[in-house]
Amino acid sequence: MPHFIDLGVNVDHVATLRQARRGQEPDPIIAAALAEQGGADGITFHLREDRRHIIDRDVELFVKTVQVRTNFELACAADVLAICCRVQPDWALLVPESREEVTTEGGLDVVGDSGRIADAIKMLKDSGIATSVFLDPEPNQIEAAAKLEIDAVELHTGPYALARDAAVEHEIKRLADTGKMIRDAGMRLHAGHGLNYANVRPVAAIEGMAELNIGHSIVSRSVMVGMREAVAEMRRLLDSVTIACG
Ligand SMILES: CC(=O)[C@@H](O)[C@H](O)COP(=O)(O)O
Ligand SMILES: NCC(=O)COP(=O)(O)O
Repeated sequence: MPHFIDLGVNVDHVATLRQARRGQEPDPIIAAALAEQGGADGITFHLREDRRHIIDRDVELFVKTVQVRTNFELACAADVLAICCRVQPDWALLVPESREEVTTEGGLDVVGDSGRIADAIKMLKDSGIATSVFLDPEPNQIEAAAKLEIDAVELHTGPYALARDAAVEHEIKRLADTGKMIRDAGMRLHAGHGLNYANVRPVAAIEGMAELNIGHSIVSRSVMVGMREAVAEMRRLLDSVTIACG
């Protein structure tokens, strides 16, 4: 029986549109419910330190209203960690963060910052939350993550999404090779960042890919066709890959 890839829908950029006027619409809570109706297996949201899109009120409501898995993205920052442990999402994904960045620019440096990351992981695990870290497809980072006793690694697909011509195959091989390391270490293989309707298939076809977290491209498509349909289109795409791969 082929494993159908879990689709995590990141609704951050519904909140970006709301925050453009500091108002109440569009509401990411409603977007999450529509994403579920479209076939999302999880809802992902990133409570950044600068609250540029998702705000504290949103995370309080996501955990009370989302019927599928909740995936709380956060930096290793004390205040956001405390909020995450209090609201109790199903999953927490640790990501690097800087105020100057337009979006996430790279993976966590587990090799260079293992102490702070391990402390954050312990806090989250002690709260009963499944843990994951966002990493570049670098073998040394995967090896370091395997020592953290976490549940998953989410591979950063940004370099793949930006690659052109011969570089595309190179980036897919990086993802496939480090993906095997992640699975061999007994962790779930996740991936995300910059994935869209045109580039997602080769990543979905990577052996053992358990979950893809996709946000900006789905939210962009939802502006034209609605959230439920935008998610359903991505769902159909992923399922077609699973069926083709058998
Ligand atoms: C880690 C990642 O790639 C995204 O999940 C993250 O949320 C991107 O940050 P923005 O949503 O602020 O673009
Ligand atoms: N962790 C990746 C994610 O949640 C969505 O990233 P993007 O599709 O908005 O680039």
